[in-house]
Amino acid sequence: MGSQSDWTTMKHASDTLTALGVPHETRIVSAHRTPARMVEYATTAQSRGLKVVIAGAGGAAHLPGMVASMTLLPVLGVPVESHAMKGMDSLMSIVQMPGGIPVGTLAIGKAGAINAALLAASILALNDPDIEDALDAWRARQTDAVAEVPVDSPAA
Ligand SMILES: Nc1c(C(=O)O)ncn1[C@@H]1O[C@H](COP(=O)(O)O)[C@@H](O)[C@H]1O
Repeated sequence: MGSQSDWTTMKHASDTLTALGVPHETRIVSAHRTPARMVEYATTAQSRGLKVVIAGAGGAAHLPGMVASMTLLPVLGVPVESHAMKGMDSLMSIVQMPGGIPVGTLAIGKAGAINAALLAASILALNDPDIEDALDAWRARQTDAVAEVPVDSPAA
């Protein structure tokens, strides 16, 4: 993530990966504030054994695209909700990549962070039956939870 202030959003990605039993690391790396660290992180990610990168950033969110430009790993971008523009700036700056350097862009905020983790797990599950089983169980729990909510319960 681009800043420690993104953690309240990106924690949902980390928590979801933990729930699925997916080993992962969390780092603060900024294309703007720590460009050398960002280059180091992106260019060594694959050789360190990482398989997918989830990059969350807000505002002028260049981090996901810059990381994607320096690795062949799949990069999933999470637009963190900004105060000034409610995350529309983050979304537009992540989703509008030029053709040739893709970033798989998720929704703004918590839902995007959770879905980035689920999508990363789906990618890993192609070669990992344990993660596939964990995703199956996660979906089943979600289905049960929705089915059990009475229609007249107060909105969450
Ligand atoms: N968008 C980026 C990048 C980047 O794209 O490299 N680095 C930091 N930031 C964002 O700046 C916002 C405000 O950061 P601060 O709260 O630290 O001022 C955060 O949402 C962060 O992701």
